[in-house]
Amino acid sequence: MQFVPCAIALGSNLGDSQTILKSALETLDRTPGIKVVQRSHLYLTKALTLPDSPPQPDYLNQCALLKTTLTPHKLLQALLEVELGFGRVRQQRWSARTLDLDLLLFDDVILNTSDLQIPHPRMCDRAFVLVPLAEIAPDWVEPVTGATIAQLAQLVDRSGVRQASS
Ligand SMILES: Nc1ncnc2c1ncn2[C@@H]1O[C@H](COP(=O)(O)OP(=O)(O)OP(=O)(O)O)[C@@H](O)[C@H]1O
Ligand SMILES: Nc1nc2c(c(=O)[nH]1)N=C(CO)CN2
Repeated sequence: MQFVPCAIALGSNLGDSQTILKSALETLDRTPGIKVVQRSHLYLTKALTLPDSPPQPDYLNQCALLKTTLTPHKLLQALLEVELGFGRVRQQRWSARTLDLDLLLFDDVILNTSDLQIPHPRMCDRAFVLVPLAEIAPDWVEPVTGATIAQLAQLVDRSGVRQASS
């Protein structure tokens, strides 16, 4: 089976986030059918929360390019297993977490199933995704909008996103 390029976002705002993100990528790289090809710098970002929810610690965010022989659903399953392995507890939506792994792009696939949407439906609004992703995949065309990641990254407010010393 052929390797297909894909992009993921990593986020953490509980625990030793820097170690968690590094270890999560190492775990993914050891997973059969997944290879980590490139990783962005780490970014400290203001937490996006639901209205009226208590304040949360800043996130550490990163994006990575993978190549995989897995199907999109099998890859999602692998990402969810790695999240669980790093102590992710599912509470209310957008609550603080040790590790969040989102599947952003899978080649030029557009997929809308009940448990998996590709491209990730909220990626184009999120500076904490687009800024790190533009660093490693500026020319990748987001297939729903037809815009490149570099173009999309120009459209978002990046005031809450700053590169972390790594
Ligand atoms: N592209 C995708 N990447 C990751 N999960 C997805 C995707 N599309 C759909 N999902 C579904 O979303 C579910 C909930 O994901 P999760 O709890 O990580 O959401 P969240 O990180 O709190 O919020 P958001 O999706 O806005 O980032 C997953 O179990 C998965 O089935
Ligand atoms: N800054 C930041 N805020 C968030 C993030 C994230 O990764 N970074 N993830 C969320 C749910 O996926 C909700 N809010």
